[in-house]
Amino acid sequence: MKIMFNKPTIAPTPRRNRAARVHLDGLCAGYPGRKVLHQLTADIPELANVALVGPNGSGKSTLLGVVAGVIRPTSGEVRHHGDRRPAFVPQRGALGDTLPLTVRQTVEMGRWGGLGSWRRPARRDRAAVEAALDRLGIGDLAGRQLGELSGGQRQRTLVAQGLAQESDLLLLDEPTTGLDPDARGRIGSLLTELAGEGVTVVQATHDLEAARAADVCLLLREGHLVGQGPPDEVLTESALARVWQPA
Ligand SMILES: Nc1ncnc2c1ncn2[C@@H]1O[C@H](COP(=O)(O)OP(=O)(O)OP(=O)(O)O)[C@@H](O)[C@H]1O
Repeated sequence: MKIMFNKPTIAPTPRRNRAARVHLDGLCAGYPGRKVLHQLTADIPELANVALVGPNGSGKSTLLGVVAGVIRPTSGEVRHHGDRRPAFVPQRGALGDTLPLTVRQTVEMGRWGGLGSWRRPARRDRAAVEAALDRLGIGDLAGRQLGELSGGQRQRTLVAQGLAQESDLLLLDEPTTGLDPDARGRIGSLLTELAGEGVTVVQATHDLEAARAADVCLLLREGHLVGQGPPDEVLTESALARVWQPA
C-alpha cells in the first residue's frame, strides 16, 4: 500500500464490521521470571484507532512490544493480517535526551528498516521524512539537537519517526503523556486522521479523553484483558472503578 500523506480519505466501515489487522489468541508474554500478559484473546480492527487502557504495570507497553514483534509470546499467538512491519513509537523516556542527533536525523532513523546496508536514502525516503516533519509541525526544528527540545517537541519528533516508516500499523506508547492540552489535541487529531487514511493506530494511554475518542478500547488489569469494544461500552464508571481500585 502506498500510504499515507495527502491520500483521499477512505470511506469508513462500520466499527463492528471491520476485519482484524491483528488477532491475539490466548496470548501470554512477559520477561525472564515475570509473567505479565495472561491469555489475551482480542482483535485489533483494521483502520481503527485503538486505545490500550489500564493502570501502571497492567501490561500495556508489554502488549505493544509483543504486537511490534520485539517481545516474543511465551504461548498463544499474534496473527498479523498484513505484511508490513509495524512502526513502533516508544515512550518518550526511552529516547536518550543526550543522544547527539538532530530532529531530522531522528526522523530519518524511521527509514533505516527499509534500507539495505549498502543503500543510501532515495528520493522517496527523503520525501517521507519531509512529509512526517511537516505533518507534525516540526520542520522548523529539523536542525535542532534533541537535547535542546521541550518534552512536547521531542514527543512530536518521535511520532514523526513512526510516521516516516509509512507502515499501515502504527503503535504508540503514551504519545500524549506530559503534553499540554493543545499539543494533546493535535496529536489526537492526527491519529484520528491517520485511521481515515489507511493506518491502524494503537496507542497505550493514561489519557481517558484520548481513549474515549478511540474507536475501540482494550482495558487491561494486571495483565488480563477485562474489556474490549467501543469506549462507551468499555470505559464505564463501574469498569474504571473496578480496574483502578487498590488490590
Ligand atoms: N524489561 C522488563 N523486565 C522485567 N519486568 C518488566 C520489564 N518491563 C516491564 N516489566 C514489568 O512488567 C509489568 C507490566 O509492565 P508494562 O510496562 O507493560 O505496564 P504498563 O501498563 O505499560 O505500565 P505504565 O502505565 O506504568 O507504563 C510490570 O510489572 C513491570 O514491572
